[in-house]
Amino acid sequence: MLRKLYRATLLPSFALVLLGTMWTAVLYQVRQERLAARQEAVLQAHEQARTLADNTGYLLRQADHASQLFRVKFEEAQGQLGLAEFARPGGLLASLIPPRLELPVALYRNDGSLAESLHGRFDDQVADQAFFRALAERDGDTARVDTPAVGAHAAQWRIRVARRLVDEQGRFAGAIVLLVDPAWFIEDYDRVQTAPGGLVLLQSRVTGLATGRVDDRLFHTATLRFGPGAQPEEVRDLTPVDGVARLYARRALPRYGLAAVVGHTLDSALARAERRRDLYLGSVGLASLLVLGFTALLTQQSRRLRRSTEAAEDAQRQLRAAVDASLDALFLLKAHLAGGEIVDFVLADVNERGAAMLGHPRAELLGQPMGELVPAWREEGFIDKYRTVLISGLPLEEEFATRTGEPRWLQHQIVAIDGGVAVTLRDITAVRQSIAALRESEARLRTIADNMPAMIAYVDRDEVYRFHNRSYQQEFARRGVQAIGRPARAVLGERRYAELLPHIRRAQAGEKVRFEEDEGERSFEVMYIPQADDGGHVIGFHVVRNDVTAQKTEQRRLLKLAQVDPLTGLANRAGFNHKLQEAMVQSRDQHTLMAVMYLDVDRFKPVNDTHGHAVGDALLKAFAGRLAHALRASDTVARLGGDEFTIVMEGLRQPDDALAAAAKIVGAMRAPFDLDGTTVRISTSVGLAFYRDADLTPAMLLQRADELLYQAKQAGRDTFRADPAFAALPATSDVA
Ligand SMILES: Nc1nc2c(ncn2[C@@H]2O[C@H](COP(=O)(O)OP(=O)(O)OP(=O)(O)O)[C@@H](O)[C@H]2O)c(=O)[nH]1
Repeated sequence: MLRKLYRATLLPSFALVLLGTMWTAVLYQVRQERLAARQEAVLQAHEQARTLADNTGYLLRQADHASQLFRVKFEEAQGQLGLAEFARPGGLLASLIPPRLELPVALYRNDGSLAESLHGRFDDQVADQAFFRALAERDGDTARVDTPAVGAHAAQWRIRVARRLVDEQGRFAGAIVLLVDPAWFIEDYDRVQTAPGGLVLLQSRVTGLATGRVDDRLFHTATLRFGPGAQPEEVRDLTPVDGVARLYARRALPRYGLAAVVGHTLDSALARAERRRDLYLGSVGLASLLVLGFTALLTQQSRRLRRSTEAAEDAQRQLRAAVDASLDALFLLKAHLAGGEIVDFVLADVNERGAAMLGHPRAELLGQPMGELVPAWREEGFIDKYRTVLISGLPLEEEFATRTGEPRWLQHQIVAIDGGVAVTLRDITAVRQSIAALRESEARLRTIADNMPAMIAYVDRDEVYRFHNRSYQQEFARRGVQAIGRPARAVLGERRYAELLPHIRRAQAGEKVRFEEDEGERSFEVMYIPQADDGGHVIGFHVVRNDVTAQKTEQRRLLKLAQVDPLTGLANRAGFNHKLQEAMVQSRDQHTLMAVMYLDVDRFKPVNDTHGHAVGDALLKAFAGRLAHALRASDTVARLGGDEFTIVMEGLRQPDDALAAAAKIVGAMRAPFDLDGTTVRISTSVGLAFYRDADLTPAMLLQRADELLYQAKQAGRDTFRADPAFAALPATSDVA
C-alpha cells in the first residue's frame, strides 16, 4: 500500500519540487533585480543631486567672491564704488558671474537705506531686517547667506548673499546684497537631465521653502518634507508633489543651508527590471506548463505501464497457480542439441504435481536433462517421441500403462512449443476403472433388457432414440426402421408420432404415463417412465412396451361369455343390463326415444310338463328365433331367464314403431311351432315401456315394463300393454 502510494506520488512530487525551485529562483532573481534597479536609480539620483549641489555651491561661491571683491574695491575707493562700475560688462562682477544671469544686486548705506540697485526690486529700507542688523552689529568679513521669501503666496524665495561694507577707518559703511533665484539652478544653469517624470529640486533647509521642476513644469512649495529612505543616499518624500511614486536622493549644501534633491519615478527606475521580470515570469510560466504537461503525460504513461505490468503479473500468478493446481503433471522441455542433433531435453519448467511425480523439489529439477533425471523415459522411448513431435510439429496423445510398481494408467500429451515440447501426464487409472465398471454394468443391464419379453427403449430430451433392447430391435426390424440416433418423429412416422405426442409431452413434464395402444390385431400396454438428472430436470424417458394381444383376446372372450345366454345365443341378463344402461345414456344425451319390451311365454309350464324339458328348450330357441326375425337388426333381444325375454329398441322415430313391433311379435307367436315332429302352440304377452328425457334408472324402466307385462297377463294373455302416456295407438292390439 505504502509502496503504491510512494510510486504514485514520486513523479508529481519531483515535478512540484522542480517547479518550487524554479519559481523560488525566479522570484528571488526578480526581487534582486528590482532591488538593484532601485539602488541604481537612487545612486543615479544621488549623482545628479550632487551635480546640482555642486553647481549651486559654485555659483553661490562666485556670488560670495563677487561680494568680497566689491567690499575690497569699495574700501580701496573709500566708498566711491558704484554698482554701475561694478556690474559693467567686462567689469568685476562679469569676471565671476555670467552677465546673462543678470544677477539682482543692491547697495545699502549704513543707515539701511537703499543707495542703488540693479536687475531687480529691493526694499528701500532694510535697517529693521535681521540680516542688516546682524551685518551692522557684527564686525567680520564673512558673507551672510540666507533664504528669504519673496512672494507671500507663491512661496517663492531667493538666496540672499549679503556682505558688510566698511570705510577706510573700518567703520560700518553699509552692505552689498546679491539675490540668486534658485530657479536658475533648476531650470537654466547647467540643467540636470532626468528621465520623464523626474523631479529636480532645491530646498532651503532653514525655511523649508523649495523650488523644483517636474519635466518642464516649475513649482514652488513650502510644504515639502523628506524623511530617511531605505538606502543611505535615499530620502523619502513624505508630502508627495504630484502623487507620483519616486525614488529620491538628497545632497546637502551645509554652508548655504540648502539641499539639492533629485527624484526618479519608480516606473522609469524599475521599467527595465519589470520588463525582465515579465520575461522571467513568462518563461518560467511556460516552463511550468511544460513540466506539468510532461509530468501528467509521464504519470499517465507510468500508470498505464504499471497497470499493464500488474495485470501481466496477476495473469502470470494465476496461470502459475492454475498450472500448479492442475491435475496434470506439466513439463516444459527445451531441446538439448549436440552437433545439430537433438540428444536430450532439459527441464525448463515443471509444475508442483510434475515435481512430485519426479520425486524432487521443483528448484532442484530445473535445468536438468530429462535423460539423466528419469532414465526410464529414454528407455521407454519418450525422448524419441518428444523429438518426433518437435520436428514434425504434430501433437501426440496416447494412453499407456506403467510397467513398474503398482499398475497405473497415464494419459500422455505432447505438443511442440518454441524450441522444445510441452508435456502433460495425467493419471487416468480411476477414470479407466470407472469406465470399465460402467461398461460392465451396462453390459449387465443390456443382458437383462435383451432377455426381457417387453420392448425397452430410451428416448433423450431431444426425442432421439439412444437405446433399445433386442425385443424392440426385432420390432423395429419388422417395420424396417433403424432407431438408434434418430428422432422419434422419423422413426414413428408423422401419424403415429402425432397420436403419441400427448403422452410424450406428459412424460417430458415428469409424469409416469401408462396407456394402451392397438396396432391392427395386436394390443400393447405402453409405459413412459421419465428420467431426471441430479437436479431433478427431465432429460428423457424410458419406453416399456408389452404385447398384451393374448390377454386382450382372452378378456374379450370371458366378457362375452358372461353376457350371453348359452341356450338361445341371445344376451343374458348381464348383457341386457349392460345394453340397457348404454342405450339410456345415449338416449338421454341425444334426446331420442327408446323402448323396452318385457315378454313372457304364456303357459310354458304345461309344455314342459307334457312334452319334456328338451321340447321346452327347443321351444325357447324357436321363440328366440321368431323374435329376432320380427325385429330390426339394431334392436337388442335378451333372455333374462326361464321363459322371460326382453327387447331394447333404440332411436325410435315415434312410439308407433314400438307398438307396431309389439303387435307383430304377439302375432308371430300364435303360429304353431314344429319342434322335431312335435307341434306346439303357445302365445306371448308383452309389456312395453318408453323412455325419453325422464329421471329413471334402468331398474325402474325394467320394472315399468314388467308391470305392463303383468297387465297384459291379467287381460288374458296373448296381447301387449304399452305406456299410455306414449301410446297414440290403442294400448292393445288384438291382431286377428
Ligand atoms: N324346458 C325348460 N323349461 C324351463 C326352463 N327354465 C324354466 N323352465 C320352466 O318354465 C316354466 C315357467 O312357467 P311360468 O312362466 O311360471 O308359468 P306358465 O306356465 O308360463 O304360465 P304363465 O306365464 O302364467 O302363462 C317353469 O315350469 C319352469 O320349470 C328351461 O330352461 N327349459
